[in-house]
Amino acid sequence: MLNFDKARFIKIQSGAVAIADKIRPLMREVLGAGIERIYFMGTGGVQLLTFPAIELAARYTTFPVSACFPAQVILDPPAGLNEKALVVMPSLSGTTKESVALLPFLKERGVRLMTLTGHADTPLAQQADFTYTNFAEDDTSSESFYLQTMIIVLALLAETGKIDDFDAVVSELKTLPGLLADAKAAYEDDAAKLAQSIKDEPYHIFTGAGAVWPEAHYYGMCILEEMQWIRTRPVHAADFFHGTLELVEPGVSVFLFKGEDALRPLGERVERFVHRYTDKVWILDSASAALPGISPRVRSLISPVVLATLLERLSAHLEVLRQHPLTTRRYYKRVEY
Ligand SMILES: N[C@@H]1[C@@H](O)[C@H](O)[C@@H](COP(=O)(O)O)O[C@@H]1O
Repeated sequence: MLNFDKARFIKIQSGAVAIADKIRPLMREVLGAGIERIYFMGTGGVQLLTFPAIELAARYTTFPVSACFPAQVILDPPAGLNEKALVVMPSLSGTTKESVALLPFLKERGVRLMTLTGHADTPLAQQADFTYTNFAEDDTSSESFYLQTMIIVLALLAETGKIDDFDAVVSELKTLPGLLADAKAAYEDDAAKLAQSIKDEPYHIFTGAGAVWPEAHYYGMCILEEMQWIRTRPVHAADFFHGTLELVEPGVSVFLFKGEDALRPLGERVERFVHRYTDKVWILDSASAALPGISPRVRSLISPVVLATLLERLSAHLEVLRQHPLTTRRYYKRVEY
């Protein structure tokens, strides 16, 4: 595989799943201390990676689990942001300024803060009530944060009696890192071909529904826009028919992500439509990954993890073919804003 270190990948994703060993007692403790709601507050793309976990919570419980933009919270905080709230703040760098700016604000209000970072020697890791650090980089952080936030919500559901298979799910997840590496290897040739096909494409529509919708949004915004400077339009598959469909015509590129949860039919509806009007339809389907030993129940949860893993292969080829390193930025954390 091009520019891929299998041992490093497996170590990082195993480190993400290992949060399971710590999170049940922690969740028990915070619930016992009177926590009545959870907010995920990541800045930018990392927050998108929490959305499948938030949807998972909504499917099983009325316990409030929601998402807020840190930069918005400072200006206009939600009513429940007080000592009954737990804020979970993911940040790979641990230094993103909008998130760091929230720290004193949360402290003043007596909010409990749990951070998930890639580096222990950072403000977000050091100034939290609880922290979990799992080293990752841009090429591995998506799966890592999807898995960690999903396990946090599974722990909430388990500790509030909404699910009884936490241990069974976690034991399947522990096998996942190696399976994901195999899925990358199986996808490598297709990734190289897809990169060749789209390398000069100036614009893509990205769509999907359910747990894979945030990945469509993330891949468009954080990889193609930020790291390749390619224009994208992420749109939820349910909204596709309420505006964006009018832009589809021969030559327009549409990426459709398909997952394995109950919302798969929304993606299939887009699929039936776009094939009629453009020749450039690229479908990424988590169901195409083999993942031996993973149950349908767990597969439905990890569809975005699988797609992130396959898409990293596409990015690896794109940066080489386009001679545009994924690390090049004009403005992001380079100029003042
Ligand atoms: N496109 C990037 C994301 O990929 C990143 O997640 C986010 C926050 O960075 P961090 O996770 O370091 O807080 O910044 C930008 O939005």
